[in-house]
Amino acid sequence: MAETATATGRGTPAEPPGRQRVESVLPELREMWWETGVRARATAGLFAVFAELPRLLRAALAVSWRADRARTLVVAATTVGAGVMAAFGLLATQRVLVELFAGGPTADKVVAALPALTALAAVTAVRAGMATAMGYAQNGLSPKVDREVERGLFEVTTAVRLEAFDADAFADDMERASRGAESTTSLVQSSMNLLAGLAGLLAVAVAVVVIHPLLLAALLVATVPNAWASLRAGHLRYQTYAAGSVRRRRVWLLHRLMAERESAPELRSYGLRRFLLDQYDRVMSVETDIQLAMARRVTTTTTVGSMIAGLATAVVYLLLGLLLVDGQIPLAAAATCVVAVQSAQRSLSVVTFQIDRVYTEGQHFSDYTGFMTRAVAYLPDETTSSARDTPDQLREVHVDAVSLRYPDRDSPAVDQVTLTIQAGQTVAFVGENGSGKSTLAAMIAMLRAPTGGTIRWNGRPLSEWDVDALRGRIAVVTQEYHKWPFTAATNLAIGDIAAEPGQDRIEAAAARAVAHEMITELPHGYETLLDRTFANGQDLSGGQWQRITAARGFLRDAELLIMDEPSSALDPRAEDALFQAIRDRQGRVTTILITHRLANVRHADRIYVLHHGTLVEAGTHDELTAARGRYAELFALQAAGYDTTRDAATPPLPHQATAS
Ligand SMILES: Nc1ncnc2c1ncn2[C@@H]1O[C@H](COP(=O)(O)OP(=O)(O)OP(=O)(O)O)[C@@H](O)[C@H]1O
Repeated sequence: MAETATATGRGTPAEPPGRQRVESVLPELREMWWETGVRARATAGLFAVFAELPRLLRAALAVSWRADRARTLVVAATTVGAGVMAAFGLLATQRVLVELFAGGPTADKVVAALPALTALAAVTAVRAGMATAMGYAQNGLSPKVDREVERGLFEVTTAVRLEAFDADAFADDMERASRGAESTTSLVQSSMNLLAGLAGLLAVAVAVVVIHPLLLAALLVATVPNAWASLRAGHLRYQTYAAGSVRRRRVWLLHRLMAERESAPELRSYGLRRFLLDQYDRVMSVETDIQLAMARRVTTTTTVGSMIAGLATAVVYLLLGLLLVDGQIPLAAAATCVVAVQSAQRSLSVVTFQIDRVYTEGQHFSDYTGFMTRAVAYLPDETTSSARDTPDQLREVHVDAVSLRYPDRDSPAVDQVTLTIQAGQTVAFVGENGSGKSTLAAMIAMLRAPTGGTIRWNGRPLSEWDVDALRGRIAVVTQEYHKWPFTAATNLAIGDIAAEPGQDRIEAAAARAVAHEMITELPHGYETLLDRTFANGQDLSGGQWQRITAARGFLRDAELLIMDEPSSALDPRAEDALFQAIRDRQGRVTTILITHRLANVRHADRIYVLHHGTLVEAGTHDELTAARGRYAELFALQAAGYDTTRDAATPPLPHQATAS
């Protein structure tokens, strides 16, 4: 195990000297969730594996049963049937041999053996038919199991509250669960193959005991050491794989750095090629030594395993010889035992291989089931929708002493903020980076739940309204918009997906966000796919994407539109047009605007200034400028950037002057 410990990179003193050098440049990466099963099998002893098998088999059968009862029954019936047929086959073989080894003319012996031969042929045919039925049922089962498990996962991942994604452990958990969902089909198939292998072994054992109880000893000698050797070799193979884990993760990282689009420009402009190739050589030289050491161990074990298997077979033949000479068993029984041993060894190799697979895939499946259990804590209150009142048209949003503290953060992102927004107003949240503007807007948009205080829609807490209906009245353009891999038209249409907006509405919304012309200039206009992973897919510039996102927000024509930094990447003309479109809404519908371009908030009905999560100023542009506080300072700073007469020695700005 020394190699394994070293390979996982935990920095044991026995590490090769090159390793520390490698780590000093390429830090240790997190353990990858897709290797959970392999790592578990590399560390688990045989006892631990066997102890867990019954639970995993039960879980696999339960999933299979939920996915498709009929097919599960077919697989179960054919598994048992194939086992029974295997036992009958051996008994028929023995009958044939008894007849053939009897005294008398050969023709008579063949005639006497005919019924048993016919039975053997029938049994073989039925067995083959059962194997076909089993394969058919299993193949049909896999997509159903996949769907059952994956659908369940997506139901949860799309429903959990947004704060779930803030918990580092949750994101990790979810990645593991995805791998677990993929593993479920393999787990189910391996479990069924394992049960079929065990049924085959049991059948041989039963047949052998029926023929002669003493032959069971021969069978055990032939199989038990073999099974041990194969499981041990399997264990070592997993250890070898786990030993390569650090290398694989580092090579994966280096692959991303050297062969992907995002890093390509900087790699070239900073001349990082030699540096990264050198990293690759270092990783490979250190890890290859570890791999070679493991390969030596595996070869030794498999050689010892083969020797044990050969020795066991020799012991079986010796035992059979002794029993024959001693007159304990007839010749036909001894010959059948040879056939039985071969059959048992075939089943055994299936069983040992499948045990490892069930165990490793089962670990991933446990990640999936664990996630599904833990995720329940993040699901919204079930009484959300239909049981609650449908909200009426917005008259007022009241934020009452609202706070939010992110997990693992000492201070709240929003701290006791109170404000009121009247319908038709355009209000602006301004403040420095990290002052809590987006967090406050996310709470009003019901993307996050406050950890203190209450937000009211028309006088009643948000929690008392039907959440889906309320969300339908709000449109949010977030700062961290997503580039949906759809056409330009669909990228806009998802702003009001329930209404399936027509082309006219889509184009009108695009025009308001200065996106229409830009879209029509794309190779396929509104039908252009905005993702380069598609054939003929296109990528857009940051500003072009921002126009699309703003258009998406306009499309819904919601009573409350929240625009979080909608213009950070826009050129001056587009920015001016966008804010003109926002001003056109003023008095008619309500807008919350978050922007650092303070010239654009001058027309807002009310400006709220946040600082370290608290509301420090509120008023119109003129009121706040006259107050010469934080807003006035920020505004003056920005305005000074456009003042060509100002040089470095400009006198202090209003807020600094007040403070001094
Ligand atoms: N998901 C999160 N998990 C933990 N902390 C967060 C998270 N999102 C934001 N924060 C923290 O909360 C505080 C407020 O962030 P927020 O994004 O609301 O600020 P902002 O005023 O919108 O900033 P900016 O102007 O940079 O967009 C910051 O200190 C930020 O680091």
